[in-house]
Amino acid sequence: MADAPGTNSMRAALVGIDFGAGDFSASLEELSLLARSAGADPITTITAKRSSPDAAYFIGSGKADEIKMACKVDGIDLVIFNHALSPAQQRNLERRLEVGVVDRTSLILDIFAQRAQSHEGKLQVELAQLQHLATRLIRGWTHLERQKGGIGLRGPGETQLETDRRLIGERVKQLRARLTKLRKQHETQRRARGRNQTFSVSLVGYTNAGKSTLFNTLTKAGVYVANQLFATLDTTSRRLYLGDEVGSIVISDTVGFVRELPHQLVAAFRATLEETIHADLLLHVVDGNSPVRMEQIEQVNEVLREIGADHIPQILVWNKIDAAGLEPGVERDEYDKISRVFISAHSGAGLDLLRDAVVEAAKAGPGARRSNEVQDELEAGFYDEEPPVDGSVGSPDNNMTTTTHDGPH
Ligand SMILES: Nc1nc2c(ncn2[C@@H]2O[C@H](COP(=O)(O)OP(=O)(O)OP(=O)(O)O)[C@@H](O)[C@H]2O)c(=O)[nH]1
Ligand SMILES: [Mg+2]
Repeated sequence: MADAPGTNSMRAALVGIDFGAGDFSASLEELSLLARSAGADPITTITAKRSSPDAAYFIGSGKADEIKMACKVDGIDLVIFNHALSPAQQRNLERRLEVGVVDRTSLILDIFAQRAQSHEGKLQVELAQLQHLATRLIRGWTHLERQKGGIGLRGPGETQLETDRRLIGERVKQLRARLTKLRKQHETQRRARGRNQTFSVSLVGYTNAGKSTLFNTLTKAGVYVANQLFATLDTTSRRLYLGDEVGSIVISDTVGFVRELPHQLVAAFRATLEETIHADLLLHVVDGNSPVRMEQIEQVNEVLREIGADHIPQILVWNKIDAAGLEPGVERDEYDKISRVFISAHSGAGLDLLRDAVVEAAKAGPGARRSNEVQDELEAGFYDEEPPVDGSVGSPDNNMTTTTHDGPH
């Protein structure tokens, strides 16, 4: 695993309450992966069954004492709850347990803060963090002084502790204005692309499904791949040449989806997913080797509904067939349209089928380009002069413009 927690990472205890809904153990496993992705080391897991959360502590006071004991025995720095805690619950727990307590939302925000790369991504994370912080500020922060910092307090958290809500409000306003400006720039770029009628494809899917691996194999772009959650936080786009019939398309890698994505983040990352909303085709990448893949597919489709992208044609890309012991292949629906392609982004098995599937969809789609036009433009160097398609014009992180010609020239 890339950057696995080292000996200096925080020692964490995971706490999950089973309310009898969903796949409890899968959700705890995911929390463990989230904790590792944030740089913590999950040492122990404490679970309980309840019918509803306790108002003061979320868990019962007996359970709280059990956790406190476990923290002492295992030298725990941080307790991570697999739930959303109210500010009061978090504060009560920190007082009682005498260690830092974060909930699922703070953990995800922290990972996003560590990973955001582009100017826009960073602004969006800061906005989400401030909004989360604002809900907690009313009660004061003094109880946190004992906490060792780090997870849940990174980014604006540390410096904003003493500031009041008015300052936060001003910063939020500023961030919103900057983001609006960036969004307008993106809109302009998209319209330029729309005029070109370039067929655009977005890779979407649950975090860790293999989107970036697939993106890299298809475009040879060198995007960060890791067995972590949210390895990718910014949308990256490339041109991809798909042969004479279809010509060039634009393909985008996107942030991974996750269940119970904090609603601040759904809102904040809408712009990051804007590529997705405007795509002509979604390649929905699935970890075909995950025991909870069906649930993950549902979660992804739910987020797609939330961002208004559920009307876009979608092909399921059943990835990791090498690990799942499956063969490459294609499935079609009752109208003979391709519904699912079985591939391995690692071994490359089935990638030819996937390319054919995209070509078929592009030919059927309204935005499909005629090959002779694209070829002429390619030869005239047209694409080299285009603004970057990853939307980072004017940002200091604008270093990602390439044109990928994988086909015959
Ligand atoms: N066995 C196997 N592993 C794969 C395959 N494709 C990707 N992986 C692994 O799955 C893990 C996640 O891959 P990524 O490409 O980072 O996944 P992602 O969907 O981009 O994840 P996020 O950016 O976090 O949303 C990595 O450890 C990859 O090496 C595959 O075809 N077979
Ligand atoms: Mg990725």
